[in-house]
Amino acid sequence: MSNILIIDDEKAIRKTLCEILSYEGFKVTEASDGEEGWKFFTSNTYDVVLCDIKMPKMDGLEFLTKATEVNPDVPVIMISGHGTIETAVDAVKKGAYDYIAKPPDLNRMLITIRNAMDKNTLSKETRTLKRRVSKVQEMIGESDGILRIKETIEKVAPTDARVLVTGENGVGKEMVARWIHEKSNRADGQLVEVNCAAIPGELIESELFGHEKGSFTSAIKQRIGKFEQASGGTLFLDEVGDMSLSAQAKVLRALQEGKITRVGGDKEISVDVRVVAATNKDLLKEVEEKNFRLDLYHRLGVILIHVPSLNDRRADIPLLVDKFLADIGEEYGQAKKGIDKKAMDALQKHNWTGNIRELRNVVERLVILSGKTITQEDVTNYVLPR
Ligand SMILES: Nc1ncnc2c1ncn2[C@@H]1O[C@H](COP(=O)(O)OP(=O)(O)OP(=O)(O)O)[C@@H](O)[C@H]1O
Repeated sequence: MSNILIIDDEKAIRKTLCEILSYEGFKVTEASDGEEGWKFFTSNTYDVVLCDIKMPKMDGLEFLTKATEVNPDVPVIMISGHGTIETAVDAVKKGAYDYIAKPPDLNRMLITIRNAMDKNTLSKETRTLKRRVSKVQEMIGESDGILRIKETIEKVAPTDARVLVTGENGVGKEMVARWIHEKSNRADGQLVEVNCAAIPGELIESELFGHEKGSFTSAIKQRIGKFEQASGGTLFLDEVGDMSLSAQAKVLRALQEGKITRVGGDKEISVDVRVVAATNKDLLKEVEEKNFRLDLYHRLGVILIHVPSLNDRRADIPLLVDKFLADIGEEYGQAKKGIDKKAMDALQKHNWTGNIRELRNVVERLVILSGKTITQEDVTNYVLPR
C-alpha cells in the first residue's frame, strides 16, 4: 500500500484529504505543522508528501528544502492557499513535484498524486538499472596501499602482462581483477571467472579446457571450457592456490603455448587469453611444500599486486563506511543515515578481519538497529570486539 504524508495546519483540509485518500486505498499520515511533518518524514518512508505552504513552526518551503536534501526521490506536492500561488510556483522551481490550489480539485489532485508516484517508481527503476549497467563498482580508498594499487592497475592494464593478486579473503582481489580487465584493450571481450577452490579436482580440467562428447561418463555433450570462452578477453583464476597439480601442468602448457586441448579431444585449439590469478595463500610456501609448481608461479606472477587488509589501511575505513551508508540507504529506499564522529572513530579503530564484507554487514546492522544517527553507543552495543 502506498504511503502518503499530509502536512497542513488546517484541520478541515487534512480531514477531507485524509478521507478521500484513504478511500482511494492509500495509507495516510497527518501532521499539523512542518516540524511534526519533518519528524514523520525522517522516521518513515513515504511515496508522496502533500505539504501546505503557510504553516507555523516550519513552513512548506523550509520543509521542501530539507526533504529534497535528505531524500530527493520522494515527490513533494505543495498545497497552495489564497495568495501563495507565486510561492508555489517558486517551490516547483526548487524541486517540488507540483502544486495544487486550495480548495483542492479532487480529480486533479488524484492525478497529480498518481503521476508523482509513477515518477518515483521510474526514478528508482532507473537507478537500479544504472547500477546494473555499470559493471564494475568504484574502488574506494585513498590510503597509500590502495593508491599504489590504482597506479599499478593503470600501468599494467593496457599490457597483456599476467597479474597475480594476493591478499586475505574479501579484501578486494576480485575487484582488482575486474578493473584490470575493464581498463585493458580487452574490455570489449569477456571477463570469465573460475573459482578453482569451488570445483572438484576431477572436474577442473573439463571446466578450464572443455570436453568432447563421451570423454567421461557425465560428458553427454561437447562443451567449451573457460579458456576458450575467455578468448579475446580475460580469464580470472580465483583461488589459484587450490588447483590440483595435474590441472596446474595443463594450465602451464596453455600459458606457454597459447593452445589448449579439450578433455577427450586431440585437436589443439589456439586461445588468446590474458590471465589474472588471485590467491589468499602464500604461493611460495605452497611451492616449498610441493603443492604448487614454481614454473607456474613464475608464469602467473609477472606483476604482483598485494591487497592489504582493512587493519593495514585504516584511512579508508571512513570512506568505505560512508559509501556503504549511501548504498544501504538507496537499497532500503531511505535517506542515508548519519553517523557521528565518535562512532566513526570507533569503527576506524576496530580490529577487523580484513574482509570488507564484514564491514558492510556491520554498517547494515547499525543502520537497522540504531536511531536517527549512529552513535558511539550503538557501535559499542552492536559491534562485538574481537
Ligand atoms: N576498495 C573497495 N571499495 C569498495 N568496495 C570494495 C572494495 N574492495 C572490496 N570491496 C567489496 O568487498 C567485497 C569483497 O571484495 P572481493 O570479492 O573483490 O574480494 P576478494 O578478495 O576477491 O574475496 P574472496 O577472497 O572471497 O574471493 C565485494 O563486495 C566488493 O565489492
